[in-house]
Amino acid sequence: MIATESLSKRFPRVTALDRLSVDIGPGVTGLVGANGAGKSTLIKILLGLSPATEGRAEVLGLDVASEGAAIRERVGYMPEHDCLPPDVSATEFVVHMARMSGLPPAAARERTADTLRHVGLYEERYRPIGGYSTGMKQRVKLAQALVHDPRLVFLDEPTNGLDPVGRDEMLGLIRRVHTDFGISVLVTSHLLGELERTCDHVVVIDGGKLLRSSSTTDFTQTTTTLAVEVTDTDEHPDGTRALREALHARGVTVEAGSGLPGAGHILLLTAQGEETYDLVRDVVADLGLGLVRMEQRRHHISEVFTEDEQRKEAAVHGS
Ligand SMILES: Nc1ncnc2c1ncn2[C@@H]1O[C@H](COP(=O)(O)OP(=O)(O)OP(=O)(O)O)[C@@H](O)[C@H]1O
Repeated sequence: MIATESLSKRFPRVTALDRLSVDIGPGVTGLVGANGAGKSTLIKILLGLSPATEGRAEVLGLDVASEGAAIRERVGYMPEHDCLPPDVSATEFVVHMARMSGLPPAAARERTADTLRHVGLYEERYRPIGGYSTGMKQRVKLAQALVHDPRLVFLDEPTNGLDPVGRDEMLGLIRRVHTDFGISVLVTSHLLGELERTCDHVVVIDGGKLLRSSSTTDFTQTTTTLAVEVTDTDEHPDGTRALREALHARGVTVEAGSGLPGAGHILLLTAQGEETYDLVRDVVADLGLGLVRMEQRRHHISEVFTEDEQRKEAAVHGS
């Protein structure tokens, strides 16, 4: 869907993109980075609205430097900042945008009604936008990006300014843009956590450079660490300790657990494939304990990001 090769954008005092090479396939992709990381700059280059200083990029196989108009016909764009006229209704505005994209009047009206219904704005569609809440305005911006039935949409910080409920609703809506209509999505955010639930793929940029590009499941890949929690019994008033000792006797290394400073009632151990599961289950049964849970520990994207940040900090401070 999108490919960039050594893409750079230099402003007189700042390098917004620095030799960025990335490939983005179909589905929902999150573009994550702190404020000023270069997300909006990349989107503007990909839409052919702003020329790159160096390098090249293609969107849907079209060259951003020479085929910007063709790209904008096929790609929807939801800008970051409020850009809506206050005096017109959502219907008037979205019909206007549909007409600008080349739809004939009847089709524009029909698509507008469908799209506004999809984003949950049907009831309020004839009221002037000036009286809308932030969440409603974000939905109008999303509707105008979708109205011409693009193959791909760029959504720049669509959850900005929303409360937690509004964020969740918007993220659900974004997911459905792909599942219901098959439209691929590139969505930017400075909040990593929200993209973990919404995106198939995550691209992290920082200071205009690519930090990481991988599928969300790779980011959150399960480790081989097993977390086990058991109940206590009369025979074993500290069930966790009993389990730890019994596992230790069978050669299983327990990394943390009851009896260790700072550890709770969870045992963490390294799984060596299926056998470890079976062994833990058998040992728990032999001891007569109740198994509360046994699960693989997962990494969250934020942990990965924090590790990257920490490495960067360490490099900056030379430690
Ligand atoms: N037209 C411009 N002239 C000069 N500098 C610019 C211009 N546009 C962006 N920049 C700078 O380029 C860098 C990247 O900006 P960009 O807007 O792409 O970041 P971003 O990741 O989208 O962050 P935000 O979410 O805060 O917009 C920033 O340092 C910004 O100040």
